[in-house]
Amino acid sequence: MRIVLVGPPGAGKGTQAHLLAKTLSIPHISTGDLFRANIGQGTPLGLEAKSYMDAGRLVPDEVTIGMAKDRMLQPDAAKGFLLDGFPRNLGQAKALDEFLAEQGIVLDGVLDLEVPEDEVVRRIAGRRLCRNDGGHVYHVDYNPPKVSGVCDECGGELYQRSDDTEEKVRTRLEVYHTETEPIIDYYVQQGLVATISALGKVDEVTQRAIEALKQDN
Ligand SMILES: Nc1ncnc2c1ncn2[C@@H]1O[C@H](COP(=O)(O)OP(=O)(O)O)[C@@H](O)[C@H]1O
Repeated sequence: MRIVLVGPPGAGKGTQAHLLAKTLSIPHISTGDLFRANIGQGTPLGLEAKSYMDAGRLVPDEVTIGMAKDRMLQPDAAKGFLLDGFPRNLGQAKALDEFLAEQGIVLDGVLDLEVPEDEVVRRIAGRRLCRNDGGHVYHVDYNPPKVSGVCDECGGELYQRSDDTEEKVRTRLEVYHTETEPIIDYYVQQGLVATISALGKVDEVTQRAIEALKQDN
């Protein structure tokens, strides 16, 4: 299966993508995680991405599209993948379509996670992430937010993403509305979109997502 996950920052894309990818046995490809890994390793790509990410802006397409394609060409993605955070504007969506056509493959569905804006700001400004799970970010602690302290799930160290402040969340939301939302219409025209509510417990949302993907196919 080849799926794209869209939704505003704070919709829970990363959490849901991780769970869905496990259920569907396909790799979870997150451009945000790939950028953060590059920043962590101090690569030139990471250095270039960092200033955009810290400002809550999109990393330029030239950098992002190449990185996403390289990842989709890895052997573990040959039978499918779940894209989280890519594509994020129309240029990327068109580049993805060209790439898929070149490879002779198609998207099976686009899952759109809906969440009200005030909930997004509340979730993100209060989110603390866990460093465990191989450097990936899976355990989120919203309430009460602790900057220090440990993850309730595994005891791992908690931290706050540098772009998770209220001011930067507002910029990211603006970027989402102007640049990313148009790709939903683009995919609606291809008959690919299933919209679900991202409110409620994590596993309730995952169940909704699985049902929506079943009906899509
Ligand atoms: N496809 C992309 N195109 C451009 N920039 C991206 C892309 N994916 C991630 N980024 C950069 O990484 C940041 C964090 O993205 P992500 O981890 O998906 O978090 P969120 O969905 O919570 O904003 C974005 O604000 C942006 O700067």
